[in-house]
Amino acid sequence: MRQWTIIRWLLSFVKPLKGRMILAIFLGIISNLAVVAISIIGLQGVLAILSQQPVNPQKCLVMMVGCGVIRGVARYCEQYLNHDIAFRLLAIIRQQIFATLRQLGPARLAGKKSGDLVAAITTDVEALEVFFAHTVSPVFIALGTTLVTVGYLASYHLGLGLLLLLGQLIVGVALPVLSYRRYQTSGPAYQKAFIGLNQQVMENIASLQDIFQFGLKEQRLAKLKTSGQALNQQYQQRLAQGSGLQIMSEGLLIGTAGSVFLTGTLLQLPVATVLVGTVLSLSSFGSVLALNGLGSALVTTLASGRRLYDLNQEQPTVSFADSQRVVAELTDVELADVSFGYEEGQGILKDLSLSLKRGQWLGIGGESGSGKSTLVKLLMRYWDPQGRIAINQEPLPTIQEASLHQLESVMEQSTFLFEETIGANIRLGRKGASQEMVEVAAQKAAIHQWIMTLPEGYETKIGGQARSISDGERQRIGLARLFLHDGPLLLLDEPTSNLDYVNEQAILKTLTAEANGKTVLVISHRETTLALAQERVYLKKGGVTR
Ligand SMILES: Nc1ncnc2c1ncn2[C@@H]1O[C@H](COP(=O)(O)OP(=O)(O)OP(=O)(O)O)[C@@H](O)[C@H]1O
Repeated sequence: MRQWTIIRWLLSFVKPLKGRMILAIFLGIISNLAVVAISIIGLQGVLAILSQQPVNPQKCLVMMVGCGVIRGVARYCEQYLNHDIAFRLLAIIRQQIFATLRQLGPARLAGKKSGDLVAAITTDVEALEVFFAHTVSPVFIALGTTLVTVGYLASYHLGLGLLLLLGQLIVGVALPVLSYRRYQTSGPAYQKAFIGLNQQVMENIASLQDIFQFGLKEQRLAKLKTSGQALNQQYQQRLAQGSGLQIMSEGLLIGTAGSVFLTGTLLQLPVATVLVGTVLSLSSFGSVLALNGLGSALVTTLASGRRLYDLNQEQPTVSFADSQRVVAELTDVELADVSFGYEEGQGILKDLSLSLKRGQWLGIGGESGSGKSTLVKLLMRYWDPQGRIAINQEPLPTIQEASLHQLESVMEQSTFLFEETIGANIRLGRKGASQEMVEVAAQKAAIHQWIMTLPEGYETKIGGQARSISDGERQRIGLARLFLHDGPLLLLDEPTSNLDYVNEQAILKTLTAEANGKTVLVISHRETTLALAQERVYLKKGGVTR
């Protein structure tokens, strides 16, 4: 039943492109019928000659060539339309996935199954191309073509028509269902072996330095070989299944044509009827043979569809729908008896109470894994904990999303850089900031001088595939972004962890100067950074020490 839910969900995307899809199906049927028509016209010509009726061979030839041309044009247009539909649908689905992600918020990306998410957005969406371009319309094209060809033969003789229908049903329905069942067991094993090998390759590339340093070459090669062999074995099995299916389908085609011929002969039907039935059987299987690979394709596609469907069904951890309060000025932040765990009974934070007045610095230190970064995420409202977090006495869940983003300038442990210029990356802190504002922010973050040494200065591309930069430079770009954003509440999660002593001091100096009047919550393992705070709190697993 679950498969049908997923198929229905996938088909719901087709609605806006219904017109194109119907046209593609119509053209597909025309293109298949044109092939059948070529042999039927030829046969009718031969029959006319044999029965010494007047026949115009040129006319026959022109009609056959005409059908060939129709076949070519219709097939081209059908393929074009189907792929056009498929790629438009993929774009629509991608938009839907991003809309879902937007709703789920960053909590989803910070969650445990964020790896699945990347697969869902990239490979799973791509995998649906098979469903939209090579599954939906071919099924209807086969249905339409079968109805016309069987109907045509039934107009000569009902029994022969039903024989042809039986052959086409076995090839177009029974075999794909059978192969779908088989691939349901072998498909996931193949997929697992395929992903396993890919992961090995990626891991080997990423760990090249360790492989050389620790002399792991032989060990890694042996592992790679085992994974390669596992995939090869699965591939061979898949190939054998595919070839077996192909042979069965072709055999059924010939079997159907033979049965039609024999039945017609045994029933002493007119020669024309027997020959039309036989030729039709031989030439009309194209559309159902095209459904040959449906079983295996559906297993992979439905697995991808299932992951995307599940993602689409996920509910956000928090909702801002009823959050209407706008907080412009910050007076205080308060946490009262806050307890939180990512899973039931986990207890990362327990009964934590803190208070921060305007302009105050609060330093948070403590052992690794004690929940320091979690605290920042709770202040950003990724999750709603037990207890109360309030800004200006307004409980966090009542504050408007945009207002919260405006209030809080956040710098997490790693700054994400978009594949953009340095200027554009800093400008993310404030839309429409002038070049001068960007440069002032960069100066405050002690990165301006370094940027000016680059040949293209602020126009230098960084992030993604572009120029790579050091962790310290990345962190300082993050700080420049933060200074530009200029929110009254600074949430700094390890702002100096990637900096050397000199740069740490430079940044701390500007932070102190810039944070004049701002309320700051700073997390750090470094006492030199925490020393700036008027009050310090040290978290330990399951508790607090001051
Ligand atoms: N999204 C998540 N899902 C489940 N557990 C998580 C998640 N994020 C963090 N954790 C776990 O929660 C605990 C607290 O993590 P957190 O990052 O808040 O610690 P931290 O004090 O900031 O550590 P560090 O000083 O090493 O950065 C850790 O045990 C961590 O593994």
